[in-house]
Amino acid sequence: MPTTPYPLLQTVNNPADLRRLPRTELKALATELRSFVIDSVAQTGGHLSSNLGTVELTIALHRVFNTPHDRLVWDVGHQTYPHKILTGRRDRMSTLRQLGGLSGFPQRAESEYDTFGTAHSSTSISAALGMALAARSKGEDRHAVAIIGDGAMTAGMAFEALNNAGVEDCKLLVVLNDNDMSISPPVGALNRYLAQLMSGQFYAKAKNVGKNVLKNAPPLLELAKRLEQQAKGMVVPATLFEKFGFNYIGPIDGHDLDSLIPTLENIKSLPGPQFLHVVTKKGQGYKQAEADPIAYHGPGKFDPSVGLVKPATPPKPTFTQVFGDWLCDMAAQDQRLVGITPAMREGSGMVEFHRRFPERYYDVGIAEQHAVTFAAGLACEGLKPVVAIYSTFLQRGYDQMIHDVALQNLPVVFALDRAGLVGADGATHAGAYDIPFIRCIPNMALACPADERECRQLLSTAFAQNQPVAVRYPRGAGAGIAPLQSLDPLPFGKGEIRRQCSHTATDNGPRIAILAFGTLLYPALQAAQALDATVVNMRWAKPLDIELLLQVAAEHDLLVTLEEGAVAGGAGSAVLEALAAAKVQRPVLQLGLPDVFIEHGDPAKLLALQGLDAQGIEQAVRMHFQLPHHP
Ligand SMILES: Cc1ncc(C[n+]2csc(CCOP(=O)(O)OP(=O)(O)O)c2C)c(N)n1
Ligand SMILES: CC(=O)[C@@H](O)[C@H](O)COP(=O)(O)O
Ligand SMILES: [Mg+2]
Repeated sequence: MPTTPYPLLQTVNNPADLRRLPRTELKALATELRSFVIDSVAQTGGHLSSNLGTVELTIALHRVFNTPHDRLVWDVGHQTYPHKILTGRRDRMSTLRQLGGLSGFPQRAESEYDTFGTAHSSTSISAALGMALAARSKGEDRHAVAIIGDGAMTAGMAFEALNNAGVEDCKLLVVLNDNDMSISPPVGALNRYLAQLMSGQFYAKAKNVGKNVLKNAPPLLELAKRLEQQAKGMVVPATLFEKFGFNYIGPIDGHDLDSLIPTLENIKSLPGPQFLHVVTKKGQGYKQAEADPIAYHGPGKFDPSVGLVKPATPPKPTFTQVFGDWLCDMAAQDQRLVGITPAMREGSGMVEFHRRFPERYYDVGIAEQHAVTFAAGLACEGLKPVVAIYSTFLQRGYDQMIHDVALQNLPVVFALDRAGLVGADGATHAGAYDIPFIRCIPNMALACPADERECRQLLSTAFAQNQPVAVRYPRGAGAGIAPLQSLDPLPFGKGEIRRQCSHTATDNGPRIAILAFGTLLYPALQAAQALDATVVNMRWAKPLDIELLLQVAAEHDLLVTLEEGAVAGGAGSAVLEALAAAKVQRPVLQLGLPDVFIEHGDPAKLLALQGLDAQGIEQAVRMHFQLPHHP
């Protein structure tokens, strides 16, 4: 727990306490809250720069709105640590993103103040509109407030919601938290538009309008009229948001409580959907984060007096780095390669590719649907697009993968990072479903590299195909099998026997074969030692290496399938389907992720809890097939 004294913060155990504080103490509260966030995240790791940007905004929202009766919906939700601290979870922040501890995102089960579970971006306006219209239909006097960042605003879903909300007379407020940053620098025309709003005469005058008008806080309708007149006086065309039917107010300083609080109080009683544009700084109040909001977007533990430091010994290369290196090497070899990221340049390992091949690099914003169909368009013209996308975020582009890529059999490579359990981000970010949801699509292929070397090789295999291929790999490092320098591929759709059980006749007990798909090959090899089992590195969830499967089935009595993905419909199911089609009957144990959401925690611990470490695999095999326990 941070040791820095927080005399004022200690007195705020819920928003009612906050609303009772003298207005003059709120700035001091903001200072303590910001300091607490820095000290706490320094000890646990987590999202920092976005949280530093919402300190004053959070205080103002809980001050003005009667939470939790009035609903706050935080988009993405990675910026809700101040919200969690002010809503009774200050003393649990030391458990952040740890097994059994606080989630890094809002969760309804965690607090009544977390009115909607978020983490995937751009859902807040839709959810808040639902809440606002529910209140209207039930005759409840309730506000719904969506707080959405400029990055999250680039997703199509946000505009679907604006389009719907703009014609509804309800108590909806959208607060755009504009810090001119996504994780990376923001991209696209919306960012340019917001910059115009902030840099042009409109902002300068609006700022004065804000100050002047708010000084004596005139009656609300008077305020509305005056804002209108003054806005007209500025000869400034209606903003995009007014075109959508919202009453647009701002931009105002999102760190200035003297602007935020009266503005929000005034907005509360204005009729119809309201849109408040606040300007904040990502990393506000911690100079290292202000200087490098990207590095401090999601840092690990650090000493706040020093800031982030490079580790003395470079950590093992991650699958992400293997991908980034491969992308650059393949781009150098093949001019047709183009790389696409939906706003995850750093997380997907594309910083170097962006630097070296800027004209072949596309960050399309938080727009996974668009990213996939954009890739299809590029492929139609003979280019070779590589879409770098987290498994969980590909869920946003699923129809596009089916309808625009697979159905037209276009050669798009999907580099699926964060496949399997991700750890600290928890259930919302788990890449648990890509094997089931990809293998059922005609023309799609899905490779499951077992280690860093195979990851590079299978990316080359995927790139060489004239059909869509996904390659899935986990967050972080793997077995540490160093990639080869070459870009040589592995054979398409082919696996290998990695270990042969030593006994052949069944008189020494049943002959067991473990069919591993991906990185669980290595715990499988460990378990196989104790079981004296064969281990097959299947490498491909689609197409299955049927020849190898049937050969192994013919030579073994019991089969085990193993994948870091949902068992339901996963690679194990593909094996069952193939055996049935070949009329081969064998007992099969399917190991993988169960039909439940798996919460945040240390990835290795989470896998062990699911029985997907060596010990768990061995125990599951012995239990299921009623084998004697190891002598
Ligand atoms: C659908 C989806 N795609 C990508 C992400 C990863 N992601 C998390 S935060 C973030 C940037 C959000 O930018 P913004 O909304 O401006 O919030 P800020 O961090 O600036 O406060 C991204 C891309 C996500 N959470 N959801
Ligand atoms: C909030 C969000 O969605 C991203 O910041 C995500 O947490 C990044 O995940 P990684 O840390 O695995 O890159
Ligand atoms: Mg932003």
